[in-house]
Amino acid sequence: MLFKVEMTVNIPKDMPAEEFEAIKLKEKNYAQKLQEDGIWMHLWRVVGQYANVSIFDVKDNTELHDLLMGLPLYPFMEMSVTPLCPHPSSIK
Ligand SMILES: O=C(O)CC1=CCC(=O)O1
Repeated sequence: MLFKVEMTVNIPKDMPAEEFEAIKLKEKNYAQKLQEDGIWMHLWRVVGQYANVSIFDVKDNTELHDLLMGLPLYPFMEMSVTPLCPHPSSIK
């Protein structure tokens, strides 16, 4: 099942820089493993925002839910999830 997920990151202004760098590194490792596994299919930066648009290919809603809840930056994110299905005019 394909989902579009929009994530906006809101880091508290008082978070120490070292803590922020450590969470970002964990997030990167987590995201890159899922990309290598073919689950996190697209990861795009939204220009001018600390936000991304991503496409996930998962077995079901529960897999996506668990995966999103596991994001190290999850406590600092606003998230919007949209299920996708094939467009009838798509040639792919
Ligand atoms: O920077 C972001 O948009 C949040 C994020 C998702 C995966 C990652 O590595 O950073």
